[in-house]
Amino acid sequence: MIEIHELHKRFRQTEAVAGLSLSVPAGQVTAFLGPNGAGKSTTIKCLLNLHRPDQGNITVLGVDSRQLGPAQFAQLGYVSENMELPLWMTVGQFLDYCRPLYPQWDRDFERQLLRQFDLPLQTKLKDLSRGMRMKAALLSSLAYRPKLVVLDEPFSGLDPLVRDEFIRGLLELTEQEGWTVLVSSHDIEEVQRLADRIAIIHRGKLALAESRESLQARFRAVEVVLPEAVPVPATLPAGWMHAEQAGRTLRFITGGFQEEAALGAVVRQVFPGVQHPEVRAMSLREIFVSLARAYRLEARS
Ligand SMILES: Nc1ncnc2c1ncn2[C@@H]1O[C@H](COP(=O)(O)OP(=O)(O)OP(=O)(O)O)[C@@H](O)[C@H]1O
Repeated sequence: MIEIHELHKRFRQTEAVAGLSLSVPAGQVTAFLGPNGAGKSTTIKCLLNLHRPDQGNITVLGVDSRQLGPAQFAQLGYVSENMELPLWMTVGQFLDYCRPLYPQWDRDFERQLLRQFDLPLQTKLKDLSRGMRMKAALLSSLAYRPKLVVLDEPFSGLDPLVRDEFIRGLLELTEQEGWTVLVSSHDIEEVQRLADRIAIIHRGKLALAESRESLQARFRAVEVVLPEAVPVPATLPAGWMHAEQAGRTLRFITGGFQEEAALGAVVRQVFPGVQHPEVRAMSLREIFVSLARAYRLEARS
């Protein structure tokens, strides 16, 4: 659905995107994660032709992003946290305004979304809470049943309850409609329930892109109790991250886990005499934090 190849975008001194390549497959929800300033919004704006790339190519719905026209925008829903809405309009007026812009606008689906989002038709957008306004924006971008939905930090500023409702609504809809969704965030907790795939951007480059399942399958937190006489070698196996020793206990994270027996064999090779290491699965948030730490350490070295 989206193919980004070697994208570069610079704003004066700032290299916002520095050679990013990413595929967003059809029918899946891809979470686009990265710390503040990593280049998520810039990438999204480039793919929607709101920014012109300095270098690289992007294909969206089979078309070069620089050639996107009404036919593609009619199949594309975009909601961003900074979206400007006509605040003087009521929800009803806003929908009346949007409807004619999209030939395939679905009135029944609009009504379903209105009920689902519990939006008051008579209230002016300026009098809605931030969360309700985001829901109105989302409704206006979904009611024409786009094939591709791009959400740029849609949850920021929403309180936990509204965020939860919003995510639940979106989850139901993406399952029901089989949409392709790209959703950016700097917090994995916000998107982990939604995402089939995780893509992480760091300093304008893609650091990782894979299915949520495979990411969670290959990461483990490991704890080893060392026998008294066994020293900790100066260098540990390459895949062991963030090794920390407290007394005789050594903790580390591995991103290359396959099975406990194989990991146990490597641990015993490094630390002869060690019994079974304690191996624990990690939450996506823990994985994200340990990766972010690793990227930061890498950038410093
Ligand atoms: N229009 C602009 N003019 C100048 N610098 C910009 C502009 N847009 C983005 N930048 C800079 O480019 C870098 C990447 O910004 P971007 O908004 O893409 O990051 P982000 O990952 O979306 O961050 P956040 O999570 O904080 O929204 C930042 O250093 C930002 O200050």
